[in-house]
Amino acid sequence: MTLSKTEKKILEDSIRDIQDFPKPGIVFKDITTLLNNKEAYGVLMNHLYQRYKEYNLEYIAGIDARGFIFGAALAQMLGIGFVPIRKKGKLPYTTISEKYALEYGVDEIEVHIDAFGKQIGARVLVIDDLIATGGTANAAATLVNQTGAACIECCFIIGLTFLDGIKKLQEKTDVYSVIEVN
Ligand SMILES: O=P(O)(O)OC[C@H]1O[C@H](OP(=O)(O)OP(=O)(O)O)[C@H](O)[C@@H]1O
Ligand SMILES: Nc1ncnc2[nH]cnc12
Repeated sequence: MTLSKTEKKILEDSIRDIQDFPKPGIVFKDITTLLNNKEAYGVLMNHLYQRYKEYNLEYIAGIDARGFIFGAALAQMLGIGFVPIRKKGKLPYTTISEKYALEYGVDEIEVHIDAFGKQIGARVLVIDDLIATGGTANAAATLVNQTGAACIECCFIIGLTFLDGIKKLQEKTDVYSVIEVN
């Protein structure tokens, strides 16, 4: 299920570039202008649903914070569970955690140890708004696999290709970006 040229343009036009945020030299991809555009948000969610409806997924794991917006909506459309992968210190039950570096700093994410149920190898899609260095998604895929579940693919709305994050992540799992930006 590929995006038509018109759909791709609707999505690309809906994402705003903010120069020097949150630090000088970073061109920040602002997806709030995609979310408040019902046509673009609709095109995106329909595309994701069409792609993943045949994957036999059991959970969507969304990365804090913007991965929650797309992940929770997609899980509901697919009729499966949603699992939040959160920044350190936010989850109340027992967690496992992973540190990582990103384009503008270092951070740590965690997941509940029992988030994907008891069954070994539960099929999980990891989703986030954007991949830059790939540090965050790499840590998320590691966490999913450490719980005993299986990260089937990492999905991003925007893939920044100039940082090689996609290439590195592909050594670990399948990767899909709806839009690629140089
Ligand atoms: O590929 P990477 O270099 O790891 O960068 C990508 C991550 O950076 C952004 O989140 P951020 O850490 O800024 O957190 P936020 O969603 O809380 O703003 C983005 O939403 C991804 O999660
Ligand atoms: N350039 C960027 N825009 C938005 N989110 C990001 N996360 C890491 N790099 C980013």
